[in-house]
Amino acid sequence: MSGHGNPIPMTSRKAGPLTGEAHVPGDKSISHRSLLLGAMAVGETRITGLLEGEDVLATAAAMRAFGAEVERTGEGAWSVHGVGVGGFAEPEDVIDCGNAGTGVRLIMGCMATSPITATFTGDASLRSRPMGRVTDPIALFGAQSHGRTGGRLPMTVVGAKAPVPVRYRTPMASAQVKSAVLLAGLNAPGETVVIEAEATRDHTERMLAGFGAELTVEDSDEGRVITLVGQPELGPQTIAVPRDPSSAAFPVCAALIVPGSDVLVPNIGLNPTRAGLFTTLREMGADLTYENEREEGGEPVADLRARFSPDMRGVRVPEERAASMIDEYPVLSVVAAFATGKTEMVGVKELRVKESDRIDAMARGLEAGGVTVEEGEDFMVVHGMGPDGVPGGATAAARLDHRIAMSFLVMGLAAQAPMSVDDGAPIATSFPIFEPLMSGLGAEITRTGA
Ligand SMILES: O=C(O)C1=C[C@@H](OP(=O)(O)O)[C@@H](O)[C@H](O)C1
Ligand SMILES: C=C(OP(=O)(O)O)C(=O)O
Repeated sequence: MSGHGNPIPMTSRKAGPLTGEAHVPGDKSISHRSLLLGAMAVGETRITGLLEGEDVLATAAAMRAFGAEVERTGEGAWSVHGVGVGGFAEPEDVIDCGNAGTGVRLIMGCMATSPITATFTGDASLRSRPMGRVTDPIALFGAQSHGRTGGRLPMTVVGAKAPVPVRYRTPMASAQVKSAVLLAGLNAPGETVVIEAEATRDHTERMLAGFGAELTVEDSDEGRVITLVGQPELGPQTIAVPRDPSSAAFPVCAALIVPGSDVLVPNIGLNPTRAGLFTTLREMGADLTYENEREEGGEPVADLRARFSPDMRGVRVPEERAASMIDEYPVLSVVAAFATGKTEMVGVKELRVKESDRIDAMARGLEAGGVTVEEGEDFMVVHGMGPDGVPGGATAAARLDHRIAMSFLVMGLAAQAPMSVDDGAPIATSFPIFEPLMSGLGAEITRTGA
């Protein structure tokens, strides 16, 4: 798992145009949830297109530890025999979620209302991230938790013996927190209500309804009000995981900044709670089109076509769009460097508690590559240098963060001098085929050093 092995230094450099088709892997958020809900259903859930990245594999292993039968039946094809809501067994050993915030936080929610105890840990990145945002609401159900100072992993969660339902307003825009509360609510008798001021990705709501839970969503003055009736029997499902828009972002953004490029990224899920990056790129003047728009499994899907876009202009990204592109700000900040004028990213303090402090990681790496960046607790401004004005020629620290590593490798494909990252190993958490996929388009990305 990343962070446990040797670092993999990597370098990218300018070569010819990027062309061809980029088949990105399955959606990470939906992959985690497919395994979790499959494990809490009664009977066999079959999943195709599962992302076989380290984050999701850690969740699969965790579901086995809680008593579900989880089996790989082919490439991206998985079968889960669930134990039913409230049927989790107590794991015999520590649950290692690797690098995955989504994994650990959602699993804590799933077990919080069962009378079992589990201890969680992860890699150095995950051990530095705040868990109080989940342990606070699960305490309202009756769960207890004991972690390190600051609510850090390793942490032991003692599930509630007699859970009570909860009404909870999420204090930050976070689909992980919302989902943890809803998943805990599954095994509490009565109605659990979650209120979020701003809409965040809604895969948990869609999937809970798909598995047969009684769930309603209403827009009110307070925001989105989600009401779940506890203790349902979840019926097993057949799930085709759509391809990940957050992974598609990398070949798309690379094509926009590398001269002469024309890349098709087929079958991308364009759920509006995830598609903010593509809206922003189009506002900047990117030649990015949606082809063959359709619906699949209740989600909007399209083929994305991205072509070299030498006339992109900086924009101010509206704060209310942040949740729908939260994982895409690192690669947007790279594209912004190749645009003309300033790109302002505001209302983005959540970026400071991801796999790394992503504002700091991007600002330092961009500056090392010759780009001017302004930053504050809650914002980042990138001063664009035009399509051929970015110097590059630096090594950026990836900080155990896959999105930081991939963003700087995209930057090196169009900068005047190559860009390196000290460690590309974390890329395998979400996008294990990143290198062959990008090479297949014509990108020059190499492993460097010993
Ligand atoms: O629910 C999810 O699947 C995710 C929610 C987001 O995190 P937050 O809930 O912390 O914003 C996102 O950054 C993460 O990659 C996946
Ligand atoms: C923030 C991310 O993931 P997680 O929180 O699951 O570690 C991400 O994939 O960008």
